[in-house]
Amino acid sequence: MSEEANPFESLQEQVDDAAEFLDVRSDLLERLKHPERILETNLTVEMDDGSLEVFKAFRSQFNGDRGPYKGGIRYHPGVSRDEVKALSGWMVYKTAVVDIPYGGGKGGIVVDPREYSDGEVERLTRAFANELRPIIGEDTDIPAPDVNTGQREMNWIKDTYETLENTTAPGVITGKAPDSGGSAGRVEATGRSTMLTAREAFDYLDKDIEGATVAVQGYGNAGSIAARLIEEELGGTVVAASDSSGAIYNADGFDAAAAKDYKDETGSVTGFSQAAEELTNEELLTLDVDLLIPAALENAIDADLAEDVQADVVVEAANGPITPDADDVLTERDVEVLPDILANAGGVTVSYFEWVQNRQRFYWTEQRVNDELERVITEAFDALTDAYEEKGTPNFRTAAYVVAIERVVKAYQQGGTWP
Ligand SMILES: NC(=O)C1=CN([C@@H]2O[C@H](COP(=O)(O)OP(=O)(O)OC[C@H]3O[C@@H](n4cnc5c(N)ncnc54)[C@H](OP(=O)(O)O)[C@@H]3O)[C@@H](O)[C@H]2O)C=CC1
Ligand SMILES: O=C(O)CCC(=O)C(=O)O
Repeated sequence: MSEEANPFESLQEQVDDAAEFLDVRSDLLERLKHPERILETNLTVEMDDGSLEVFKAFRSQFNGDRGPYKGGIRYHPGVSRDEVKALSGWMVYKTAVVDIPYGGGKGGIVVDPREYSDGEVERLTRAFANELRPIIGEDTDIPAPDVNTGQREMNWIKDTYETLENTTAPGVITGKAPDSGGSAGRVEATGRSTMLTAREAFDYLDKDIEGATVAVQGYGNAGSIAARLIEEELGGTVVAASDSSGAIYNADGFDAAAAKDYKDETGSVTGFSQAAEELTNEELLTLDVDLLIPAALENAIDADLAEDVQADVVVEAANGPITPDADDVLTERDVEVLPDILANAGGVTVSYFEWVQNRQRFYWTEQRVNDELERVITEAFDALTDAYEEKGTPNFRTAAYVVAIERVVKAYQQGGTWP
């Protein structure tokens, strides 16, 4: 194993790599590599037994040149200041590559929510919402779900914000339940853009997705839905899936939706009856499959592991699953990587649709959401491949950053703050 990469340094390296193909002033480039501001706070929460516990929490507002800061809130013991900075920076380039009118932000609490009761998680979430209230808003910073958060937490944050502000402001947060102003299709959106990116990539690379074998690391919101949609809508064969407890494998494939149902019932994919064998996460990542989808956390594939990746195509559902050193190895080995800032952008894109619907108080059908999402992702894919061909970038990631950075710089210049 090589030393664990710092995700914030990875982000900065990705920006630098793209800058080589752009005419961007070095002082302006510096601006694109650092967050504008970060809230760091300690949340004091009452436990069920009456004791108090203190939790560290962050919100990073990286860049707002193209619109309000936008990005999820993560609950995980591995959350850190640098991780949140990186995740907020990736949001800037993600919203730019799909060309939706947002900047980038991200938040997180250092906590494993599974160790706490529902009541304790609710009080923790409301305490965070209380701290966030002065810096979020429908036109300023709009949080959303990420690892270990979902509709429930978004509804609590909306409720706390609206109570404190004495108003209704559903657009202050996205990823809500439909009855609280959530959008049809938001739960599936991240997996759907992963599926659409895989479809476009296989087509571009002249490969057949129908019957392609697929391995998915991480079987939560992003991974399980990507797996199911690739199976249902593209005819792919899901042969492996994993979570934090381990991985399952069946060379003949298994029912991706049934594997998720099993995980929901038992807490893990391991032990699923359609699995022929169990693997480690590392073994899953190095399976000889047509398509590998990392859908868990950062740094899943480092340079050492990249040497052993046998997949032809990797589509990143997770944020930052491949370190820059690993990227170099995969590029060298002709493994095609479709980057996170495109492949998982469905989540924030449908969050944007949710916000538009909230602002207009007019709600769309799921079909309309899915059609608009497909348009956004295919247009972004085309912009990325155009840049890849025109600029001759070494891989699709750098092409995506070229497209995104150009858009952020243009917005900054047009603001008149830079000649
Ligand atoms: N939700 C969204 O809308 C979006 C999410 N993303 C990104 O997608 C990724 C996954 O997020 P999401 O699906 O929402 O999160 P979830 O919490 O729903 O799922 C995360 C999954 O990853 C698994 N996991 C965690 N650690 C490991 C590990 N070391 N090895 C293997 N699996 C592991 C978890 O296992 P277990 O169940 O055992 O905990 C779980 O199955 C993140 O990078 C996130 O930032 C990107 C865009 C939008
Ligand atoms: O839906 C959103 O606003 C953001 C989702 C997110 O956090 C991400 O894309 O990483």
